[in-house]
Amino acid sequence: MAFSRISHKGRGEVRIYESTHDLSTNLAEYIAEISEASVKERGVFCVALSGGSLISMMSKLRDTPYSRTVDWARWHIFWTDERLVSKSHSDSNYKLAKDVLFSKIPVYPSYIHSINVTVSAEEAANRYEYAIRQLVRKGTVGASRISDCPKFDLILLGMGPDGHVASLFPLHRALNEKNEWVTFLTDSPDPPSQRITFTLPSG
Ligand SMILES: O=C(O)[C@H](O)[C@@H](O)[C@H](O)[C@H](O)COP(=O)(O)O
Repeated sequence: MAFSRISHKGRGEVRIYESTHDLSTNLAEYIAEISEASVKERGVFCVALSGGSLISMMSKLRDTPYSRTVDWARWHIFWTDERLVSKSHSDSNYKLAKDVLFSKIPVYPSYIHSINVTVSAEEAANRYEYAIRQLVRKGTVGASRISDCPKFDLILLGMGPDGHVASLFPLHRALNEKNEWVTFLTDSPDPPSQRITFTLPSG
């Protein structure tokens, strides 16, 4: 499968695939490899998802060999960002991942760490950060060695046409948040306006 690889002096690499088919095939393989390595090293795999087309690109994980070989019972699923809409709304990142993936694979319901969307955006962000802090304390989610930030085994992010990742939009005040791990927006440039999002790492 042809792809171009661009390395960045030990800071990771960019892989460019010729088709979405090639990209999704390689994405499934990549996720399965990281899941296996994380389970071997830490006993769990903590993955944070966003929204957009990325989630449907993960659909190959439902098929063989992954349906049989991935240790789904060790997966903890998080969201980098969520829109404050009901969990059955078409804008919900939770619904997107549920429909495409975790309604079809045997993950533990209690390991699906979704956002409470029945409270204000600020409260939802506070509660999500609190939940993650508990899981860092228990050692389920790893912690950075240079700061107290959580260190997920894998964070999967799409990028919007304006360059936004998660719900971190260019020039938005959420980009300057240095203390909170999770913050909220009530004025997202893209609808829906109310969202919560992971912040940028401080360390
Ligand atoms: O909440 C959002 O603003 C979007 O879901 C965002 O997080 C998404 O990842 C990008 O917009 C890329 O989306 P596409 O992959 O569909 O282009």
